[in-house]
Order: sequence, then C-alpha cells, then structure tokens
Amino acid sequence: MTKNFEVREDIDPKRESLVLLSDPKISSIPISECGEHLVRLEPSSKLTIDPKFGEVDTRYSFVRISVAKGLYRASEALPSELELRIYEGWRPRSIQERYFYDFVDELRGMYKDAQEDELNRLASRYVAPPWIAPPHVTGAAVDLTLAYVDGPELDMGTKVNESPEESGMRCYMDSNEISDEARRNRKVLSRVLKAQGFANYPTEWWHWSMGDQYWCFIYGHSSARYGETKPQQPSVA
Ligand SMILES: C[C@@H](N)C(=O)N[C@H](C)C(=O)O
Ligand SMILES: [Zn+2]
Repeated sequence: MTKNFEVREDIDPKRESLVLLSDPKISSIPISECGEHLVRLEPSSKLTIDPKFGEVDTRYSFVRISVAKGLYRASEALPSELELRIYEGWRPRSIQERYFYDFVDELRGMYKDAQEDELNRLASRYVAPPWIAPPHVTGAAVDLTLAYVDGPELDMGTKVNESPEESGMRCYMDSNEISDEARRNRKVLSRVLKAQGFANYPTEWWHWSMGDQYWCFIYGHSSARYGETKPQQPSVA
C-alpha cells in the first residue's frame, strides 16, 4: 500500500512524553488471564458494525464479554441522534504482525536515518508491536467512531486509522489542530467510554480498551485480565 504524504517537520513525531505500547512499562505489566470468552458484537439501535470490517472477516467484531457490555452501555449513554460505529475488535496475531511490519517498512522510507529500534518505537504509536500482548489480539481493544444513527460518521478530526504521518499528528487524542466541532465530538466519545471504564491509546482517538496491559497502566491496576485469545471454533458434529 503506497500513500502520498509528507513527514511534518514542525511537529515532533517522537513525542517522548507519551508512554507507547512498545514501552517496557507496558510489556512488564503481568497478565492474569481471567478466561472470559469472546462474543460477537451484534448491531443494536445504538451500535453498528462498519461493513468494511464485517465483510472482510466477521471475527473482527468479536470482543471480550465485559468489553461488549461496556460498549453497549456506552452507546446507550450517547445523545439520541448518535451511535457507536465499530471498526475492529479482536484480530488474529498474523494480521497484527502484518500491520506492524508493513508500517515499519513505510516509516523506514520516511525516516531515513532512524535505527531499527526507533522505527519500532515510532511504529508503536500506530500499531501494537507483536512482542507484547497486542490489545486487539487479546479481545480487549476496539477501534470505533461516532456516527448519526443510520447515517454518516461525525467529524472527529481525522478518519479512523489515519496514521500519525498521514494525519499530521491530528490522530493524537489531544491534538490542538482539529476543529472545535471535532474536539467536541472527541469529548462526547471519551465521556461515554471512560464512564464505562475504557482507556484510550493517546496517539489514536479511535482506539479504546479494557482489561489489557495499557488499560492497567492508565488506571494503575497491578495486572491485566486479558492475554492473547481466539474466538472458539464452532464444534464439528
Ligand atoms: C492499527 C490500528 N487500527 C490499531 O489498532 N492500533 C493499535 C495501537 C493496535 O495495534 O493495538
Ligand atoms: Zn485499535
């Protein structure tokens, strides 16, 4: 996939102050798997599944049971005209690895002087590295946005999954370079998800999780509830 955009010189893409998923502070958090199953998110009057992902592979709409409950509750707390639109929940490890290494390759072309460690760190602003328990592979994480009920998505300042380079860092939750309306919309999303105990990955306004290592870091819990998992295979009669 080739994308045309320029690396912005005026914004520090390193943002040293942010704790990224590649940070040992995250990977060193212990995981005590609770054994909760994955369930498939079903559309409701306030929560829909983006057809692009649903069509690729319906497993992408699986999440842990508590995550699903939190999402439905969050969706019910939205103003009546709005719904949550889900892009991606659980994902297989193979896809996670592909996303990560494809992005490292893309960055290698942009940051010509960067060493491999730095490229990995920069990549982890956008994709979880495969050597941790990647939040989506644990079923703890979900990528989502706000939309009008049965209508278009709201302006959130960038599209879902626009990388830091592609969006000029506007994908960072606290970006000052988005419109007032987009900032208000991000606040609505944050309010309903935080009220249900979700944590945001600060480099991606659309990425929220519960029960994984990053969530532990944000809320100060001592161990994560979810390690890597897979949807259960239907039994063969
Ligand atoms: C690739 C992007 N949609 C995403 O999910 N990023 C997070 C950080 C992840 O890979 O867990
Ligand atoms: Zn995500």
